[in-house]
Amino acid sequence: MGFIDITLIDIIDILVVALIMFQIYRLTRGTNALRIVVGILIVYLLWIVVRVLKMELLSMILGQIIGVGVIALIVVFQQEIRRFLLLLGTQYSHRKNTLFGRWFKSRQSIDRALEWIDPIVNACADMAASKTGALIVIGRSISLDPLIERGEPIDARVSSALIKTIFFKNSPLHDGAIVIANGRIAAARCVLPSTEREVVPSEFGMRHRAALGASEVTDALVIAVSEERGTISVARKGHIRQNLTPIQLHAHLSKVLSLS
Ligand SMILES: Nc1ncnc2c1ncn2[C@@H]1O[C@H](COP(=O)(O)OP(=O)(O)OP(=O)(O)O)[C@@H](O)[C@H]1O
Repeated sequence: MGFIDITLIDIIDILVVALIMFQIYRLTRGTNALRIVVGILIVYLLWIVVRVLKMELLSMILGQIIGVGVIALIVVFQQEIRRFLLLLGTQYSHRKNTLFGRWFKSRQSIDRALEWIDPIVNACADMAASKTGALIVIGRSISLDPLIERGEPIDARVSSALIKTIFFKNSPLHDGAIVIANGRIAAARCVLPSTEREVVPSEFGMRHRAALGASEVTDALVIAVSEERGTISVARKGHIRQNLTPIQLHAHLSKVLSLS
C-alpha cells in the first residue's frame, strides 16, 4: 500500500498484543482487576493523545504516572500475574501432551487413573445423598505441593470409605479440602484459594468459591458436594459444572483424566 507499509512482523506484532490482551481479559473477567485494567488503558490512551497534541506539562505528568504505575501494577496484580504464568505453563504442558505425550503414554497409566475414579464417584454419590459437604481436588500436571503442605498429611490409597470418613461431620478432618495427587490421597484439611470473581451464582458459599479459585490457579479438577443442597459440582479451568449426576461425574472425570 502507498502510505502504510504493513509487514509480516507488524501482523505478528498485532496478533501477539491481541493475544496478551485477550489473556488479561480472561484472567480479570468478572473481578475488580478488569476495572483497573480499563482505567490504565484510559490513562494510556489519554497520554498518547496528549503527546500527539504536544501538551508538554500534561504529557510529562501522565508519563510519570505511567512510569510509577508499572511498579504499582506488579504489586496490585500479584495474583493475576501468577495466574497468567501458571496458565502459560498449563497450556504449554497440555500442548506437549497432545503432540507427543499421548504417543508415549502407556495404556497402563490411563487405567491406573481410571482405577480411582470409581471410589471418588461412589463417595460423592453417597455424600450428596446424605447431604455431607465435601471438597476434593484432583491434581493433574501442576504440582499441588503448596496446598498439600498447608493441610494434614495422609498419603493413603483412594477409597470411597476413607473419603466418606474424612468428610463425616464429626471427623476432625472434615473441614477444608482433600487433595489427591499421583493417585493417592495426599492430605486433608487443605485450604484452597478462593475465587476473587464478583459474579458467581448466588447460592455459592465459601466451599464453591474455593473450588472455583483452586481451578483458576491450577489445572486440577475440583469436586464440591454441597451440604445445603446435596448437589455435585466440578470446577475446571475457572468454569464450574453444577448439578451433575454420579454418571455424569464419572463420564467427566474419565474424559478429563484420560487426557492428563
Ligand atoms: N478456602 C477454603 N478451602 C477449603 N475449604 C473451604 C474453604 N472455604 C470453605 N471451605 C469449606 O466449606 C465449608 C463452608 O462452606 P459454605 O457453607 O460457606 O459453602 P457453600 O458453597 O455454601 O457450600 P454448601 O452448599 O456445602 O453449604 C467450610 O466448613 C469448609 O469446610
